[in-house]
Amino acid sequence: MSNDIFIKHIRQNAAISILISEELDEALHMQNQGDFAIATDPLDGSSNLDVNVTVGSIFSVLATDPNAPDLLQPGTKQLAAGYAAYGPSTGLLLTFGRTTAAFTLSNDGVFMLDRAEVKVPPRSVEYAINSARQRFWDEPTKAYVEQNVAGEDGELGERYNMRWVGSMVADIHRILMRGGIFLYPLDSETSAKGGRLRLLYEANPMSMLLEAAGGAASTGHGRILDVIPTDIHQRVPVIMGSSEEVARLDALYAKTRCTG
Ligand SMILES: O=P(O)(O)OC[C@H]1O[C@](O)(COP(=O)(O)O)[C@@H](O)[C@@H]1O
Ligand SMILES: [Mg+2]
Repeated sequence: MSNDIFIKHIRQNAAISILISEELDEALHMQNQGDFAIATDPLDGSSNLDVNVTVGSIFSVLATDPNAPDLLQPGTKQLAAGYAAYGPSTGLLLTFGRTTAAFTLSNDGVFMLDRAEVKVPPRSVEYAINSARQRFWDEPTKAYVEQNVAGEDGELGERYNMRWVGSMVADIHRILMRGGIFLYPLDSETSAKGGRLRLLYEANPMSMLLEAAGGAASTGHGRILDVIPTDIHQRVPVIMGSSEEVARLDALYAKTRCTG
């Protein structure tokens, strides 16, 4: 249904000629000859719907030639990105690249600006990962989580907390509001597919929002936004959030590469 709503509204927008959706195998070419393409996960976190947990719609805006569409563009080429989070209130987070702004839907159906420039704190003691997957993790992920779990007794000398909603929009929203790190790294079970989360309509828009808010987003081997897609539904490893936390895990990946 959320996919149908996207299609209905995009059909009415003459500026958009192509829709890529998690719910459609192929890119949908509209009648319109507009210069823009939208990539969307129309309802992220859908397994949480039955239990009344925050879900959302993620979107990315790309420039395209309607007659010779190039949809396999790196995230650095996104013109805009954002998500709507359907929680206790409906939030809209939006970036055109320089800053990330936060809006809340009012009772009158208007998105009101809450924060013109969202800032993600560079440091945080909150991390988000599905820890039931621990047996599949690679060495850098294991080492990073071990450091966190050791807390004040370990080398970080500080207590960490774990939070995992299981709805990317909700987890990233928390990180945009108060910092933290969100992890869906490549593990032994997801590596054949390239990861769990999708590049064009999950990782790229969230990376653009976070970077514009002062955060960082990495695959462990480079910036997510630099990944050149080979498929519209491509998956990618995801490490994103507070810049110093992302840098600490990136350093563990670099160390693993050096020691082979
Ligand atoms: O099932 P897991 O391992 O907890 O994964 C949860 C992740 O998968 C997702 O639900 C994937 O998105 P979809 O709901 O669009 O399939 C993310 O929202 C979430 O972060
Ligand atoms: Mg999703």
